[in-house]
Amino acid sequence: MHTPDARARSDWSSLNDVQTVTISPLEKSIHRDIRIPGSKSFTNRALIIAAMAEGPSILSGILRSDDSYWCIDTLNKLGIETKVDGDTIEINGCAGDWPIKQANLYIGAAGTTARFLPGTLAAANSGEWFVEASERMSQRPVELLLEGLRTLGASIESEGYYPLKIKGQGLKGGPVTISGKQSSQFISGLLMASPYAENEVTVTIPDYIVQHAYVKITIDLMKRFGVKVEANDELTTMVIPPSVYKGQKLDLEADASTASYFFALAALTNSRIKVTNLNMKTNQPDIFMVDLYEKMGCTVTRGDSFIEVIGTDQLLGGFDISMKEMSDQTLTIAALAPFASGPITLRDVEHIRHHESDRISAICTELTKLGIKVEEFADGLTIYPGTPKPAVLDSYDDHRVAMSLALVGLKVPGITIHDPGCVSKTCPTYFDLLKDLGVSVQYK
Ligand SMILES: O=C(O)C1=C[C@@H](OP(=O)(O)O)[C@@H](O)[C@H](O)C1
Ligand SMILES: C=C(OP(=O)(O)O)C(=O)O
Repeated sequence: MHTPDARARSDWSSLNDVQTVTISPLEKSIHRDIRIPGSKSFTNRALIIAAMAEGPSILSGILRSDDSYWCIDTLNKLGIETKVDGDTIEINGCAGDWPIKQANLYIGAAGTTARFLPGTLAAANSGEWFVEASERMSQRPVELLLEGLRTLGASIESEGYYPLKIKGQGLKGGPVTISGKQSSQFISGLLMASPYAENEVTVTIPDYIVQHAYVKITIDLMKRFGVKVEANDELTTMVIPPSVYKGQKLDLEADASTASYFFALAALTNSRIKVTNLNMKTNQPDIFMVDLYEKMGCTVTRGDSFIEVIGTDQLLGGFDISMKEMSDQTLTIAALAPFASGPITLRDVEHIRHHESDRISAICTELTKLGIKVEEFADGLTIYPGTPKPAVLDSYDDHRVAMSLALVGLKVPGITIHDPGCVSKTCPTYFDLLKDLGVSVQYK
């Protein structure tokens, strides 16, 4: 079993001392309304932009998880004053001039902070920071982002991966071309720093952006903090003139990726789950998982202030789908797929081999342990219908592996998952939320 990276678990994590969790099949279907915790993507973007802004910001509805804990901790170590009260944070922005000019920083396992922070440090006129990340984040790609930032004038030393040594010597700006095929977060990271460059920045994408909706979220949030961004609809050219973020009062959205597991629960167990703090107006791409649940036979109601999914006796399979635009949910569908009426092929997600685990390999290994037939490709997998057998499964220190495999336990007895605490990266309360719905959750 994978050894968890204990350093990356924060004061906001849960279940650190728990070895395994066993989920038992539901005895009867669930009919419930639930509220989902705040969005990781909105939280870490808003935290960093608010810290760079001129004046105070108040953010409510933040996610309290390892990813946001280490982001706030890093901002504090840079001299940013924050006050957290429940899921609200007050942040005193530094207008791009980080008060503490020399520090060793640790950002944990968050791809968001890892890709959004370097440009904001490099854009400062002085300072020198050494930035470390979790073991896994130190294996995940960042080089294309660093090259892009260097083109804009950044001074960043690294051996292609974290740790990084970043010198604040300002950004010149100008044109920069960057591929979007590896991670949309590189583009978001370039954009977030760009208003603080001396000259206008023009970002050009020569290919395509995986999960381009996250770049849209970045642009929208930058605009809400008062800076200008001009972009074409395809997001292949983005122009950012010099400008300064202004502190804001914002209420952040709930996390559509987390919501998807609860809709999946409804789908799989013929239950009804109504999420009362999300609607289809969000730009979070994982919201479109409800379209997929509908395609699999569920009934979906898209309200003005809620989304409801009602499951079915028999999930429909027999399709092939690109998960490029909502690739975090590849594992969720893979966990439901054995229960579907035909094989399901998930493709176009080679980049998820570089997420918190090699997710394609991880899910193929664990489904095989369950006795499910799978075929693995470079960019995806096919899952065949079958009856999962009891098994002790590895979570690879990957929150989405644990959250997805837990769904199998709702239907099959004897599903035990190692290191449930890994859900703390984005949803420390995941198993509590399941328990509150009446699911039997047992820890050892
Ligand atoms: O910008 C963001 O908030 C995110 C972008 C995506 O990353 P990639 O584009 O690297 O796949 C997504 O997987 C991640 O969970 C959140
Ligand atoms: C890929 C993910 O996270 P990140 O890249 O933000 O670490 C995720 O949450 O599935």
